[in-house]
Amino acid sequence: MLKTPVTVPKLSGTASEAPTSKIPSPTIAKGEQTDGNKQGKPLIVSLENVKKTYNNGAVGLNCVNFELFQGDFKFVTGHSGSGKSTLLKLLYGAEQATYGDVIVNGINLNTLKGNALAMLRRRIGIVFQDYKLVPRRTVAENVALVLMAQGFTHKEIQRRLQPALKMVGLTHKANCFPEELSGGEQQRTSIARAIVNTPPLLLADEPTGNLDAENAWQVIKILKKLNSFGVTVLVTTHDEQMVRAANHPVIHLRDGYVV
Ligand SMILES: Nc1ncnc2c1ncn2[C@@H]1O[C@H](COP(=O)(O)OP(=O)(O)OP(=O)(O)O)[C@@H](O)[C@H]1O
Repeated sequence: MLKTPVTVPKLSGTASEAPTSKIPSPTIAKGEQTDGNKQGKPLIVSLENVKKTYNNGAVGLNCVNFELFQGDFKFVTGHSGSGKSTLLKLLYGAEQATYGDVIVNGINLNTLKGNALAMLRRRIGIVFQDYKLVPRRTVAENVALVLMAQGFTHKEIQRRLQPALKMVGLTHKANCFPEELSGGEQQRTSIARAIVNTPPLLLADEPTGNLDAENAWQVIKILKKLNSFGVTVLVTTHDEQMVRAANHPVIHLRDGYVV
């Protein structure tokens, strides 16, 4: 396989390190702090009477009301087809609600298009079950690409890259390609990519779905640590046992309804 030359900062190889707490705090841009009523915390996400019907008539969500306040960590559970991914897709604008309002950081996504949607997405970190790493880019490059696309300077990229990799315990794998990583390491790379621009909201769609119990728990511990720094976290999962162990509030979906 052709391996593109490294164009992002080379990190000195270090011993494997445990995930650490040194990462810049999430920043909430002015104007994003919307009125909240949960102990005065800003409301980050609000779904009001949301229905999503796909073009083929399939109902993804029905009559969903749901709120996330700054600093919340919530799980979304439910059987296959219950609407978990639909909920997340509505929040990052991959799908639009058929009815009702989806409000993220004070912005109604129903009215958002093009550039404005792209700008909002910069304030949301997204983690997928299948990692979605670029195969011919190293760990460091995969993480840095997000910052490059947003026009960060080389110096700023360097400043942000190292804490993000350290946070997920992958400093020593910075120059490895995805094919050289375990599934857990690939998922931790995708988390580093999601948080490197310190978004205040992190959405994770089945982030542990392809991982064994040990790696799954490592991912949850990283998400918990990010949450302890103030990142608002929403995670979909099938894994009821893990949800119990993680001990955070749960929204349960059945056939598109919150139950
Ligand atoms: N692009 C689409 N076009 C048509 N129907 C869709 C589409 N995406 C999802 N659906 C339907 O919407 C419903 C909810 O799907 P969704 O993917 O949100 O469920 P899920 O709980 O995430 O499932 P899983 O756990 O299997 O990923 C299902 O009936 C599904 O078939």
